[in-house]
Amino acid sequence: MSDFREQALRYHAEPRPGKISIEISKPAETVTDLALAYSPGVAEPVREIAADATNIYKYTAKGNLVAVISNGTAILGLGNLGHLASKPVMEGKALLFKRFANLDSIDIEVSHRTTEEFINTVANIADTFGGINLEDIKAPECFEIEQELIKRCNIPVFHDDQHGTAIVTAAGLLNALEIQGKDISKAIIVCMGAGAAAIACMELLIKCGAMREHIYMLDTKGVIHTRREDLNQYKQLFANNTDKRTLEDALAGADVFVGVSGPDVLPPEALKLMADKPVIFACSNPDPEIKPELAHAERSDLIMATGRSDYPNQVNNVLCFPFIFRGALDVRASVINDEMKLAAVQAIRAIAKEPVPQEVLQAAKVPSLEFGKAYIIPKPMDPRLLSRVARAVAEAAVASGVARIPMPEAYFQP
Ligand SMILES: NC(=O)C1=CN([C@@H]2O[C@H](COP(=O)(O)OP(=O)(O)OC[C@H]3O[C@@H](n4cnc5c(N)ncnc54)[C@H](OP(=O)(O)O)[C@@H]3O)[C@@H](O)[C@H]2O)C=CC1
Ligand SMILES: CC(=O)C(=O)O
Ligand SMILES: [Mg+2]
Repeated sequence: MSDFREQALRYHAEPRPGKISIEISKPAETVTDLALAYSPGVAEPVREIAADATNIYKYTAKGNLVAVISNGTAILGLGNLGHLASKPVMEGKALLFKRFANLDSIDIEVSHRTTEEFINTVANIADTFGGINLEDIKAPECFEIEQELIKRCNIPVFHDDQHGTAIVTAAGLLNALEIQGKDISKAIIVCMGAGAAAIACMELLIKCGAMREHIYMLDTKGVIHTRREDLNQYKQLFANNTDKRTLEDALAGADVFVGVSGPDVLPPEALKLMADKPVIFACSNPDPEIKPELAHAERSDLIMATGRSDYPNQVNNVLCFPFIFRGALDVRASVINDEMKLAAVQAIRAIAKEPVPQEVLQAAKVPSLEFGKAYIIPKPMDPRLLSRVARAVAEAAVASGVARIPMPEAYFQP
């Protein structure tokens, strides 16, 4: 067994299995404590909530609680390995919610037969939570699942692989293009993958100024074009009226490659086909579409990012989901809308252009970081993500009319 594999397995197994636990938040030592916590005291908040459901936020943990829910059909780039195998990833998301945004989070892995059964399962338990983060659910089912749950739930429902990924990709790409001296409205973009992450990333890039007709999307059968008859309704939105058919055809003269597909699908020599100063986001996890060392060996003028923590430029939804939920829950937003997503993009982007605090350099184990080709996007452990992204999101929720309470006082304290 490799050292790293052994280390990763031991990390998950010891000293106790898993990565999260539940802690109690009130005294529970004496007879008086128990009389308050349980019978008879617990009857009082029960009566208050029965009389007015919004009291649930006052007397229970709901308002700070996010469910991370998966069926294991698209676990990272590892594929459909079933709901049980997705549990380490979902516990990992819960760990990140707590570590970066102090949100309590619990993972729920659902076994189901039909899409409707999954939707009903989630809809029936949704009221317990402040928000629902859907994770690693494959396309195209993920689109219907999210849309239906948004309709049926009274709390934010957010498919992280779609929108978390899209927000971070947009923030990173806008910065990378700025460094390369390119304009997104003129950029030719190749998107490898046509699933949850791909469709959402490209839709958000279009909202940020990219041109739909400049996007070449590929699935396992090659370029998605108007003469294909095997496209689902989501892929059809990206059917390009083009003669390009292969990855190499699409890469010729392209400015950007966004990989949200699978490992090692971008041959290093194909990078030569791209325009000057290209941007390569190889975001498949754990193994990117191309290894950074191979890409850098092929060309010196590119900007390279992956989804991993162990290379520079980590384009990963961890830079978004803890903070977008923090902002949404802090103003009790009913949904996470486009205004909130675009506010998150701009807030994440801006942090990368500012001097990096010493504690971030220490956590990243690097002597310095400065906005440029090897630092296009903040590090996940940057504490400014919490204060700045959550605030921008909460303000956007209030301004767009989906907040159910005003900005909390804490946001106005120095
Ligand atoms: N860095 C990050 O933050 C994130 C990265 N990702 C990564 O993106 C990838 C996709 O995730 P997600 O969208 O949720 O999964 P989905 O299952 O929804 O979509 C996968 C897509 O990738 C396509 N694909 C798979 N293999 C290839 C290949 N060899 N060539 C071309 N296309 C291929 C599939 O094609 P077809 O439609 O033909 O089956 C499908 O369109 C994963 O590797 C995941 O780790 C996802 C979310 C966040
Ligand atoms: C990062 C992530 O959510 C994924 O790769 O699926
Ligand atoms: Mg995921």
